Amino acid sequence: MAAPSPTARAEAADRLAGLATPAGALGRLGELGVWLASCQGQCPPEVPSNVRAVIFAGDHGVAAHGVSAYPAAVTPAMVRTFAAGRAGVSALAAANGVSVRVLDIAVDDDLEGIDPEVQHFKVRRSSEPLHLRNALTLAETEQALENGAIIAAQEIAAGADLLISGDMGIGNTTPATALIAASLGLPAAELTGRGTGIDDAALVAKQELIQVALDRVKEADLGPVETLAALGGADLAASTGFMVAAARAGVPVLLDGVIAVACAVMADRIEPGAAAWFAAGHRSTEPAQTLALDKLGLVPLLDLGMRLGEGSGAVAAVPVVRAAAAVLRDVALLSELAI
Ligand SMILES: Cc1cc2ncn([C@H]3O[C@H](COP(=O)(O)O)[C@@H](O)[C@H]3O)c2cc1C
Ligand SMILES: O=C(O)c1cccnc1
Repeated sequence: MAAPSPTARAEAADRLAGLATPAGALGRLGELGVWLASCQGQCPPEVPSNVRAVIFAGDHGVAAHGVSAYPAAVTPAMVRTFAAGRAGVSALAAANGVSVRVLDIAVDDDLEGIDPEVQHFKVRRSSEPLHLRNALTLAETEQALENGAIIAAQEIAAGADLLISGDMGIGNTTPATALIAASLGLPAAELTGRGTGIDDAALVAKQELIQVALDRVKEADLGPVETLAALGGADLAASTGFMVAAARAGVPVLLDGVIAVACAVMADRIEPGAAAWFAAGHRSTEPAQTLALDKLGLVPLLDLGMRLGEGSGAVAAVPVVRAAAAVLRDVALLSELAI
């Protein structure tokens, strides 16, 4: 897989160093502009004008085992809310000129009456409880990965210059944490967070459940696709396939919270080097997200204390990405000044 352009990166780093600002004064905004230039293969970079978010919705068998503060029935209700443009991410996206598309990958409901396009990529109803058995078969995992790749190709064909993967699925912080724990070789106790806001007792039970899932497969020495089958879910596999395909096509991805970052870790395991095409939008309150971002070498642009998912943290960071491009493009060079 091709890396972002080293030539454009070098040119952008030179331009940044030559801007009419004190050296380093643009801080991480400058670095972000350099990254964008390398992804676009041009300096200065263009300001992203066709930012597209896809929400991968799916239920998880673990939701019936006390890991979430909310019932699984919220998932289909929220899918309808995205379709109506009334979710948290919908408002952020409207404010920032980002398109949102919701897709039912594994919702445990037939969503009667919904636009058939929403269900075109459905793999199954819910994924299995990962502490008891594999979340998916390998065939389902491959199908979900392939669906994600097709979805990315559609968004890119529609002109996407920056992609965002959002999530919706009660219980999904559990498989996301399990995927990160398995990939980083860390125990559940170091990674597990409160998700939608579970209390202390439920947090301990969630941690134990994730550890049971990790122990269930620990002897198997699983590759990334097998890990997604064992500990992930169809929605997470589709999001992973989406990110792999974006990286392969050379389209940058802005990451959200623990679910998107878990998928980014899996994408980088499937396609080593994929993470060079990813930037982190927002720091989640979930410990697993911070540990996974450290592993990927990414530092979030925003830290607003959000813990929503839906792609919200990435969508909220879009103005920062646009600003980074504008600064590198529009600021005069020190050499142009009459000093
Ligand atoms: C109304 C509502 C809207 C949401 N939007 C995103 N999530 C987020 O919270 C859930 C993950 O947390 P946990 O693992 O604790 O269930 C997912 O549905 C995720 O998308 C929501 C959750 C709720 C309740
Ligand atoms: O980090 C996240 O993305 C997150 C946290 C809590 C609930 N849903 C998502």
